[in-house]
Amino acid sequence: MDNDDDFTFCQVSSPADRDGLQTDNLASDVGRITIKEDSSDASRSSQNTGFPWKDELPKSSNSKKQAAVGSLSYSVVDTTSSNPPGELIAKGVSDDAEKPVQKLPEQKNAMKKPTARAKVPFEKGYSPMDWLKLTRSHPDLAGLRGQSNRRLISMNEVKQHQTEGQMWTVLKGRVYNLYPYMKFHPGGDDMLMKGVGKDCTSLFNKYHAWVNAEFLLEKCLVGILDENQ
Ligand code: HEM
Repeated sequence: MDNDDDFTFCQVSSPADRDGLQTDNLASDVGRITIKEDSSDASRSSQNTGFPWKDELPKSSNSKKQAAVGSLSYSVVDTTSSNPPGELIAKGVSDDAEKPVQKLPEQKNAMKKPTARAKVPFEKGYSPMDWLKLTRSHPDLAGLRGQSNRRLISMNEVKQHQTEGQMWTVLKGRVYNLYPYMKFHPGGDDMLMKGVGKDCTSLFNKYHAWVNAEFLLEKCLVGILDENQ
């Protein structure tokens, strides 16, 4: 199968590289937090619902929090002076403890609304699973009638195949007959029609560069584009 070498890569940076995070600093700041077990305060736990931070302290006390899990009640005390809450984390990521931490431009854009996807509901019998079944059972989806699918095909010949049964396109240097796939295309047949008779690689990449077309259209391969003509 063509997709045997289809891998996804991701870059994993070393912990020290990530957002300039200074793990040593963090460790020293965390070291200044103390968790004290306070069994004399256990009566508090019976009043809450078992959700530790539901038991809010008065607003004035922002460096000490108390909570209870089961029979254990505990206090978390921030001993790093009278800084406002959140300062502890900010210190950990900043190289210079004096400077306030500023938001990076990428962080501001992180909440951008995603563009709406234009997926079309499948007609009964045209799901991706149905397409898979068809590609496994149909003897000649490409319409080759015994011809080789390694043949070199000119762009001119591609343009001539825009009729029912033969709707050719070029995708990444290969020529496919899109006709059998039309009703199975999740973006709709009207969208797929935009690629017929031409090289649809840039349109394809614009909408879904991640789609494995070599696998999906394996049985629709008609030939290889002849770049010299
Ligand atoms: C030529 C072979 C093509 C194949 C094999 C193919 C395949 C697919 C597949 C598998 C999906 C579903 C993607 C997903 O679930 O994430 C999809 C969606 C879609 N396709 Fe295609 N496509 C092709 C060409 C095109 C072309 C030429 C266009 C535009 C002119 C197009 C427009 C779309 C759109 C708008 C969607 C729905 C939006 C989305 O899923 O994000 N496709 N296509």
